[in-house]
Amino acid sequence: MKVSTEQPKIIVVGSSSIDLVLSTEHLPKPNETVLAEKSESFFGGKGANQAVGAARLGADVSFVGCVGMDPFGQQIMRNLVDEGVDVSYVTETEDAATGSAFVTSSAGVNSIVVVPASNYCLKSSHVAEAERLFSSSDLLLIQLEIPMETVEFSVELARKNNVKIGVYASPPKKLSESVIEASTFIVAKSSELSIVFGEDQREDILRKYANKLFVRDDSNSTTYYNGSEMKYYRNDHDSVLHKMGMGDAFTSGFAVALCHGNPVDDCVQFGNDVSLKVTKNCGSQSGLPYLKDFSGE
Ligand SMILES: OC[C@H]1O[C@H](O)[C@H](O)[C@@H]1O
Repeated sequence: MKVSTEQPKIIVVGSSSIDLVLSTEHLPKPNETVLAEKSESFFGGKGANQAVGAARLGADVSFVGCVGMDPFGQQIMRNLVDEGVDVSYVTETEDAATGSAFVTSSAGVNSIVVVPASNYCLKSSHVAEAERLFSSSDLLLIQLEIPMETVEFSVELARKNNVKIGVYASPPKKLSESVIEASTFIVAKSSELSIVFGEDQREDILRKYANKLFVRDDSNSTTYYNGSEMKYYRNDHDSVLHKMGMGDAFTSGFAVALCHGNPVDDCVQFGNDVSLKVTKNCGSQSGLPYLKDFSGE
């Protein structure tokens, strides 16, 4: 990836949470009780993961989010500050506890239950308070763990301010035509395309959103249509410890590469490289790589 002299300025509007990860021999079936080998907690949430991911890759990042007035909320704020993320527009709410995610992980496969809690208290009015960030930023990153109304408001604010927009369509919800149209790029999981776009044919959807839609699957591969052919990028992932947070890592890597003015193919390749690295360490955030980790690659 080429790195320009200008430091990218990125706003992330999204979720933050504490992830409780249980490692088990196999994932529990319905009505089954299994014993966990260990339980660990990590910082997570798709928004915070992408904010930390972009900051570690050298971007100047501001996070717009909402935490509860509890110890978890305080820990999340402190962690973001330690990671160099600006938290001036993180709201602390009395109306809900800090968001959390309960993850069962076995042999690199996981199932996740997210409790949105404070993340669903992030309203358009909070984003409106952060309007000054939009006029001075290169790119907005947004995911779908916050209310859809807030997503749509943020995208519109970014569009008005000529800020590039990257949407990670996860967890999957149907995107409105205006969000799709305004987006510079959209990242979605292959298995969730029909929910996000309301259509069934993967190839037709890819062709319709040439150079805009980047489809990921579990093998850390990314496919997109460049207007004349399908492009497919795949990284080897022989020693994957877990697969949690790969989409967030890809999205932050792609976004930073794009802000540095790289061609789309290089952005995809860099996103895949970032995504592969996050699988080598525990947690979806703690294992995110730094720019220096790519020197010499
Ligand atoms: O994308 C990974 C994230 O999804 C869930 O929201 C967890 O918080 C985890 O950190």
